[in-house]
Order: sequence, then structure tokens, then C-alpha cells
Amino acid sequence: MSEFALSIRGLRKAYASGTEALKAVDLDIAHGEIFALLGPNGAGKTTLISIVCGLVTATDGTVLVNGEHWRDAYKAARAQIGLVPQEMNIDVFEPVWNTVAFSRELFGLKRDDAYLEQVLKDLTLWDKRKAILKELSGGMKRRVMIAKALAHEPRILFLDEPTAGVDVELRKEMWDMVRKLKERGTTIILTTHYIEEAEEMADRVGVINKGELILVEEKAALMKKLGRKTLHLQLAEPLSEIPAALAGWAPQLSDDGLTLTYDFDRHAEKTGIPSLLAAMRDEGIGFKDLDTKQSSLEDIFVGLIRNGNAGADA
Ligand SMILES: Nc1ncnc2c1ncn2[C@@H]1O[C@H](COP(=O)(O)OP(=O)(O)OP(=O)(O)O)[C@@H](O)[C@H]1O
Repeated sequence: MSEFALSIRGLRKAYASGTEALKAVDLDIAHGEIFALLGPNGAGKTTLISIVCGLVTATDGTVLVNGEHWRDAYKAARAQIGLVPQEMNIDVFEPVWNTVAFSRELFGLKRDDAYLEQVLKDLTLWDKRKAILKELSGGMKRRVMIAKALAHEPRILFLDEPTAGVDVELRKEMWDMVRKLKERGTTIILTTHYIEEAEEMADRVGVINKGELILVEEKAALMKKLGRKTLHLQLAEPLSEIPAALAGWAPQLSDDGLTLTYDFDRHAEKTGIPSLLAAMRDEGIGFKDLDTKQSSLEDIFVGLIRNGNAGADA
């Protein structure tokens, strides 16, 4: 096994239209990790996946798939990748089993019914193996897409927006499945708009914006490093407006006037909390309770994109 499951260097893509979809992206993916690529619409996520999977030609750069050059050793490299694209690419008149078995054949692999049975069982599709695809629910069809992508035993699985337009229950089911795949040693790279998805599952998070990978970080470290906190104060009496004496802290008042919130940087030398509480005391504003909450990955992400190219140290 090579050092990385995937090693991307200087990857660029300029479409004929002139759009620079990727600008010299460098990225290493470790074996067995779940990497979430986050980015707004048009950031370049699908382009990145499509290039790695050989569906789109790069303008410049290289990709090594478990050490194999993705062009010079295309077959060996591609055989290690499973792709679940955004759009369904299945023949809806075929039964589940045939769809999955055919996908394995396409890679020239020996028939292995026991392996396919295991894949279908893992994806709770075994009972549906004889069902025609068009008779299945949307969630089941998505699972068939995953089974199809796993049919040739890839080490790396790309999931392009796996839960777009899917209800909450199905999304959770999908997350459980992805975790199960990780336990089996599969490396997973997923793109998503849903921060919650990255927060829930990823070991590392990459943020891509306008073709640039503006941040790659362990999820836990990212949340710690960039995280801000919010102080919530439950007031003893409702306020009709924020008193001028507190304006310097720019607190927010809830609609019912009973909760005051204040965002602060948890790493700042002075959080501003003691002085805010002192100013409240001077104003005669009492509170019954207080707590602080860590900002979510969503807050961090929105902040990063808003700042354009902030980077982790911003
Ligand atoms: N075939 C193409 N020809 C020209 N431009 C393209 C093509 N495919 C994508 N683009 C452009 O490249 C940029 C990146 O698109 P891409 O689909 O990779 O983004 P994305 O992050 O996957 O977006 P989304 O989240 O909406 O799927 C966009 O500006 C898009 O309009």
C-alpha cells in the first residue's frame, strides 16, 4: 500500500468556456479516512471528483490513486475507485442483482456472488435483489447506486452529494452505511452542502470555494481552532431594547426580550464577558441563568466563505 489512498498535486481545470473550475489543488487523503469536501454551488467539487475518476480531463496536475498514476496506469488506478455520482445512472428496468453484477463485470473481475451478496446485505438490499429498479423507493435506488459502486471492490469510494434532497431519516441511514463502510476499511470522500453531514461523519474537512481549496483540517481541530462561542443570558425581566450602555458588545435580544446573546472569540485574551456582566449590573439588568455554546461547523463554514479566502489562521 502506498503512503496515501489519494494524492493530488497541482490539479487545474479550465473549461473551454473559460471557467477556472479548479486552481492548482493539492490534497492527500489517508487510507481509511472519511474526508468531506464542503463548498457552495459551483465551487468545483464535482469537477474534482470527475477528474480523479477519469470522466473529465484535467488542464494540469497529477493524481496518484494508492500510488498508481491516474493516467499512465489508468486501469489500475480506476479499479480502486468507486463512484456514486449525483445523478442516477442506472437502468430502471433491470433487477437490482443484475445491475450490481454487471457493474463488476465491467471491471473485468471474476464473478463473486458471495461478495455481492454481502454488499447487498450490508446495504439492506438483499431482499430486493430480484426487484426491478423502478419499483424501488428513492432511498433504495440510492443504495443500489452505492452497491453498484462497490461491486468491483474499490478501496476508495466517492460519494457526490449522497444525501441531496433526501429526508432526515434516510440521511441518517446513509450516514450509518458510510460508517459501516469505513469500518470495513474503505476510504470515503464525500461532497456535501450539508454542514451537518460533515460534522457528523468526517474525520477531516476540506473547504473549496471558487476552485481553491481554502482549508483542510481535522474536523475536531477545525472546530476548536475557528470556533467562536456564544453566551446566552436568561434575563430576570424582559428588555424592550438593548440599552445604549451595552451597545459596545453588540449583543442580540430575543423577540420576547428575555434572552440576550453575545458572540465572543474563545481564544481572545479578553472575551469581553466580565465587562459585559459588569455593565449589565451597572444598568440594573439582572439575569437568572447563563450558558455558553460552541459555534457549529456551519458557523465556521459560513464565516470562511464570506471572508473569501480566510484560511485557518484568520
Ligand atoms: N462542462 C462544463 N463546462 C463549462 N463549465 C463547467 C462545466 N462543468 C462545470 N462547470 C463550471 O465549473 C465550476 C465548478 O463546477 P462544479 O460542478 O465542479 O461545482 P460543484 O462544487 O460541484 O457545484 P454543485 O455543488 O452545484 O454541484 C462552475 O462554475 C461550473 O459552472
